[in-house]
Amino acid sequence: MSYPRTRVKICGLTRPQDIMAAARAGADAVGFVFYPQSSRLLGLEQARSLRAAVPAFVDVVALFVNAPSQDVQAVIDQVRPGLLQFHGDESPEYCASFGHPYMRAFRLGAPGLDTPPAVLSAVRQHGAAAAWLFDSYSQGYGGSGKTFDLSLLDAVRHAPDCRPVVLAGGLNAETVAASIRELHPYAVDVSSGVESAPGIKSEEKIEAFMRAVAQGDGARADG
Ligand SMILES: O=C(O)c1ccccc1NCC(=O)[C@H](O)[C@H](O)COP(=O)(O)O
Repeated sequence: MSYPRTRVKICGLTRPQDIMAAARAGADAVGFVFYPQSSRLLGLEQARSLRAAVPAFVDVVALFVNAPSQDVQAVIDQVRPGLLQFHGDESPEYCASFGHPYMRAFRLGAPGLDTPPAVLSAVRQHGAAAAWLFDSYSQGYGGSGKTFDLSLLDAVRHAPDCRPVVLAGGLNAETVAASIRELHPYAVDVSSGVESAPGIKSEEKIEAFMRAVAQGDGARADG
């Protein structure tokens, strides 16, 4: 399936000025990280305040790694994200238990996610997800700035029951256009590649990334 343009999620925001920079540049969604070990972690009050800075028509994605259900529910109730993102080893039952739209992330290259058939088998358990996000495998679960071998998606991308594919992992303004041309994803997701420091986004890097996404889409339209 081809899409008219590649949607963009910018993840790991911690400052209102970075939310406005992402919105001005045309990002479709901003990610709030609630993983305690992340350098981009938001507390509930900080997240509520940031949520208020998000303009209309920009979605908020709340990101968790194997979190207690009550922590997820508290964020749903108090931050009001449009989408949840589960980035650990969460079961389909756990992900669906909140009755809230969610993305399930798969960290490719991890044990059990290191061949195309294994990846296809894993994602098929999450047919209820609003999208499948594919990231690189890192000890810190995500936000690593590392890429993965796109050929690991060879079985998924041709599956008739494929959910929208979100490409993540080490993307930046220099690499994203080629990745779009190669994979034609539904969306791309970036964190490190638009930062000047962990959790501190660079307006210049955000703008360069969005221009590169448009270049990738332009090349895609040209076939
Ligand atoms: O961003 C984090 O700190 C993080 C920590 C733990 C799990 C996931 C995390 N981020 C998830 C994302 O969706 C990132 O945007 C994705 O991993 C890509 O990050 P990057 O390679 O830095 O662009």
